[in-house]
Amino acid sequence: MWPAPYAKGPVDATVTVPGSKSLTNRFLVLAALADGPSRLRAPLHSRDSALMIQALRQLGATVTEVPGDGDYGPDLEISPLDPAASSAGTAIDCGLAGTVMRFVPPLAALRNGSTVFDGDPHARNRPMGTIIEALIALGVPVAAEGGRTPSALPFTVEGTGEVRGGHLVIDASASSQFVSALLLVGARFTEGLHLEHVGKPVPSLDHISMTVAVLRSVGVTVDDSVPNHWRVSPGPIKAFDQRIEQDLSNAGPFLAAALATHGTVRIPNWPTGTTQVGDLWRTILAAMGATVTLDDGTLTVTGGNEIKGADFDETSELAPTVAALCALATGPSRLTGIAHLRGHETDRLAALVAEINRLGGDAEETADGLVIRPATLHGGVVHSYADHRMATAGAILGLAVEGVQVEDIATTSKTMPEFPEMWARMLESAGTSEASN
Ligand SMILES: O=C(O)C1=C[C@@H](OP(=O)(O)O)[C@@H](O)[C@H](O)C1
Ligand SMILES: C=C(OP(=O)(O)O)C(=O)O
Repeated sequence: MWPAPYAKGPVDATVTVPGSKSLTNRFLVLAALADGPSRLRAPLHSRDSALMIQALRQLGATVTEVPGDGDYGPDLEISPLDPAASSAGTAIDCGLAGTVMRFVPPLAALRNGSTVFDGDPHARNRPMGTIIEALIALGVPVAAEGGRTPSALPFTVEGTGEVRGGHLVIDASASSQFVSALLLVGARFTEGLHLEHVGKPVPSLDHISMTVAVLRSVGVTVDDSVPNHWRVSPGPIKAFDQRIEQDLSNAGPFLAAALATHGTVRIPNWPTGTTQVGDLWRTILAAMGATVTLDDGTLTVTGGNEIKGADFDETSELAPTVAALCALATGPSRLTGIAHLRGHETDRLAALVAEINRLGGDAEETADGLVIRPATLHGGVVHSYADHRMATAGAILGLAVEGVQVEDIATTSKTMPEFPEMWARMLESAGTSEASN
């Protein structure tokens, strides 16, 4: 149990955040497939990036830590794997990392040898069928125990050393990561890849834009001009030297603290022209009554006298942080376009409703999101369900509600192991008291 600090006054803090999970793990995959050694500057060091690094090492890449200039750990040098080299079978732990369980199986398909994939207990509930069916359609055997075709972890990919590629139709309505996973390796398929999505809309489209941008930055030709079609030309992935932007989604809880305490939080080095979904904080927080400015690369958010309720569509991985603020708002809010959050680290819609209501809140699930109405909250335990963003949502609620305790704050190590210390440092300006029961 972590006694969430209750803010006695407004925060006034400047915060820098560790590197982006989504960018770090994309560039790690590309470095493993590149035509020479690459370098990642200021990458994320967390459970999800460690799992990705370990997976790439097991597939034959070399990843070495070298001194860097980031605030949060060393840089990384990566020598690519040799797909043609035949190697012994290996078993990869995906933890609870969507980027590892979706991005690495197509990479294992390119290698000569068999690779077993498994993860945390809850990882076995996360949607995986689309990536499994895609690999089978590409001619790569994927099997579960007893030879049956799996629809989830665990399973074994029998890599053949090369994949022909070509036209592939998938249903990516459960996760954008199915699209990103196949695009990331598509240039290394003999005929490239023409990926087509058929089904309900693909969620988290910003993350696909990020994948396309990242691929183009390493010399891969991607045509995404037709909705639901992506064409990746076959060709080399250029080795690179890349600085990783800070994680704007993980900036969210700190920026939310400005609203929850009616204070000010500044984040320097806010990237310009980013593909990170977290850039949406600028509009989301303004809609909730904050004053938001971006001057000389520093984002400054100052909370108003009240948090305004508002309606938001497609907030993707930002939704738990948004929901925590909505629970503190003076008017009703509606979050739509996030049905697929039921397949995230936990069923986030159910978890948010249960935990907000446990504190006396008024939240309700809809078919594709949440309705959250104003209520007077009281202290209590916020369960985290092994979900880093549920834990940080609990921390946000605890700023404004005395007596909140968050169960398993250490689960923030998925993408931000430094969270408890960073939170305490941010709050030094505000004065705090801790929940005692
Ligand atoms: O590709 C990525 O890095 C991610 C894509 C999104 O997944 P979904 O499309 O499953 O929401 C996002 O929620 C996740 O946190 C990271
Ligand atoms: C959905 C998330 O993670 P993952 O990359 O494991 O899908 C998330 O970080 O909010």
